[in-house]
Amino acid sequence: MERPGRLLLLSELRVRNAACDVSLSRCLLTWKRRVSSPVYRPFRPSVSHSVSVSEIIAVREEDEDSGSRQTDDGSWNKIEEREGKDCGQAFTVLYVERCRQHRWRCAEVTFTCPDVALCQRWVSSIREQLAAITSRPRRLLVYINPYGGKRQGKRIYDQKVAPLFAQAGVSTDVIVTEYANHARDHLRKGAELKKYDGVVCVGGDGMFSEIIHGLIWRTQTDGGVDLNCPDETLLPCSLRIGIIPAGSTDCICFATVGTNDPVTSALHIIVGDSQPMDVSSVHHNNTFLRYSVSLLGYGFYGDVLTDSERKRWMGPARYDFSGVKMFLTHHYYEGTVSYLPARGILGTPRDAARCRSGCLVCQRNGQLLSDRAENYEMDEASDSDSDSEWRTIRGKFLAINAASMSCACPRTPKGLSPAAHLADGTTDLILVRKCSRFNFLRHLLRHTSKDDQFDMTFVEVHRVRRFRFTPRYCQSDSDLELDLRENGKHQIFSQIFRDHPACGCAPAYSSWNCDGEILTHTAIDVRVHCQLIKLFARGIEEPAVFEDLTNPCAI
Ligand SMILES: Nc1ncnc2c1ncn2[C@@H]1O[C@H](COP(=O)(O)OP(=O)(O)OP(=O)(O)O)[C@@H](O)[C@H]1O
Ligand SMILES: CCCCCCCCCCCCC/C=C/[C@@H](O)[C@H](CO)NC(=O)CCCCC
Ligand SMILES: [Ca+2]
Repeated sequence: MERPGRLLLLSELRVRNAACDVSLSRCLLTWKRRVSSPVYRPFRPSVSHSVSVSEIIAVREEDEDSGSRQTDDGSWNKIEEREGKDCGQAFTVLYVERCRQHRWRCAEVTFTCPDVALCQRWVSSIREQLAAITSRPRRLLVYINPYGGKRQGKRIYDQKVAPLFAQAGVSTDVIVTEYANHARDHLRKGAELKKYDGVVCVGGDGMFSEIIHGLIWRTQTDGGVDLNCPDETLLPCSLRIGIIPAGSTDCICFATVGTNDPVTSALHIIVGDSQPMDVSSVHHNNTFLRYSVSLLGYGFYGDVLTDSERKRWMGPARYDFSGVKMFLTHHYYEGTVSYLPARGILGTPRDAARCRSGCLVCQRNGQLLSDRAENYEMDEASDSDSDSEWRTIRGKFLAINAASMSCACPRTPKGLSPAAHLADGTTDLILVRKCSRFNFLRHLLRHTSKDDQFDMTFVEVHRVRRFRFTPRYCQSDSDLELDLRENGKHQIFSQIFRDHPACGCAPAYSSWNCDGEILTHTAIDVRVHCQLIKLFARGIEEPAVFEDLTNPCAI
C-alpha cells in the first residue's frame, strides 16, 4: 500500500450513518470510523479502510433531488434508506476491490457530508487526482468477435464492460467484427489510431492475435521496417492492448492478469495498467509468416489445433476432444532444431521463481537487451553471424513447443513453461522426444499438478532468443539434396517419404500451432523481440499483496 503523503482534505463524513474521519492525499483515500468514547467501547477496534487513488474508478455525486440513484443491476435505491435519515449531501466513490483468485470487483462507498460546499470540494478534489493520472486511457477502439469461445463476446461487453467504461468516463468506438481478419485489416488500413489511447479486443487468443498483427504491421510499415527480413529490429507499438476474455483458451489474458474474468480485465484497462510483452516473429526463407506471443507448438499441439479447427461447432470443448484423440494417435515427427541460447541474462526455465507483477527479471533483461543493442549495436543480426553460439539437435519428437510466456490458462494454471517470463526477451524451447504413451501421459498430466513436467528423461527445455526448425523430410532444395546424398535414394522415394515416412502410415509432417492459428510452413525461423507490445495489465499479483483478511470478498 502506498504511503499517505501530504493530506489534501480531511473531514468528518458519515459512512453507513457512522461518523468517520475521511482523508485524501495524492496516493490514498482513507476512512476510519470515529470511536467517540474508547472508555465505553474498549474492545471494539476502529476499522480503517484505505483505497489507493490509482485504483479509484470514478466518483459520483448522488442525486439530491430525487434522493435515489440507480444501482448496477438497474434497480433504484433510496439514499436515505442506505445511508440513514440524516444524510444531507452524498457522493459515492467506486474503487477496485480484490477478490479471490486475482479477481477484481468494482466496490463502492457512499460518504454523506454536512453541507453542499464540502461535498463538492470532495468530489472535485478526487476528480482532480484522477485526471492527473496520465496513464489512464480516455478513448479506446474496441473490437468484438461475436463468434469466439461460447459466442458470448457481444453480451459480455454490453452487460459487464460497457457500463464500467461509461462510469469511468472512458469513451469508446466499438466494432463488432463481421469476418475473420476484419479487426486486423481495419487496424492496418482504416483505423485512425491517433485518436485512441488503446485498443481492446473482446474474444480469445485468436482475436488478440489479429490485433497484434494489425498494430505491429502498421507500426513497422509507418517506420519503414522490412517485415520479411528476420534480422530487422522491430519498432515497439505505442498503443496498449486490453483483452476482455471471451474465447476458448484465453491464455494471454490468464497469464497476464491471473484470471479470465471480463470485469477484472475491464478494471485493469480503466486504471491504465501497463505490461510489456515479448513477441516472436516467425519467418520461412526470409518471408514473414506470423507473430506469436504465447505458444508455438509443432507435433502434439499442432495436431490438436488442426483436428479441433474442424470441430469449431463444439466450442471450447473441441480442444478436449482433439486433445484426447491426438494423445491416442501418438504421432512423432523427425526434424532438426537449432537454437541460440539466451546468455548473459537472468533466469532459467527451471527456476522456482515466477514472473509476477513488477517482475525484476523482465525489467533487468529488458534493460540489458536494449543497452546491448544501443552500446554495441549488437542485436540478432550479429547473433545470427556468431555461428559458434548456435546449437543443433536432431531427433524424433512428440512435441516441440516454444513458450514466450508461461501459457498459463485454466487447463494448466501453472502453464506450459511455468518459469517463463512475459517480457524478458526469451522463449522457452521445450522438446519432448519420442517416448511411450504412458510416459507422454505422465508428462501431460504434470501440467495440471505441482510436479515438474520437465523432470523427465525424454523432455528438455532451453531458454533461447532465436530458433529454427527443419522437418526431416524437408521440401527445401538443400535439405532434399542432403537427404538424397545421405540415403542414396532416388528422388521419387524421397517424395514418397515426405508424405509417408518409413512406417508407411504416420504422416511425416505436423503443423505449427501459432497462438491457435495453423501455420502454412513447417520449416521456420523464430526470433524473440523483447517487449514489442504493451497490454493493459500488470502481470499476476503475488497473493500476499491482495490477501486482505478483513475483506469478506477475499475469504
Ligand atoms: N466475425 C467473425 N467471423 C468469423 N470469424 C471471426 C470473426 N471475428 C474474428 N474471427 C476469427 O475467429 C477466430 C477465433 O476467435 P477467438 O480467438 O476470439 O476465439 P476462440 O478461438 O474460441 O478462442 P481461443 O483463441 O482463446 O482458443 C480468430 O481466428 C478470429 O480471426
Ligand atoms: C490427457 C490429459 C491432458 C492434460 C493436458 C494439459 C495440458 C494443457 C496445455 C494447454 C496449453 C495451452 C497453451 C495455449 C495455447 C493457445 O495459444 C491456443 C490458442 O488459444 N490454444 C490452444 O492451442 C489449445 C490447446 C489445447 C490443448 C489441449
Ligand atoms: Ca519471454
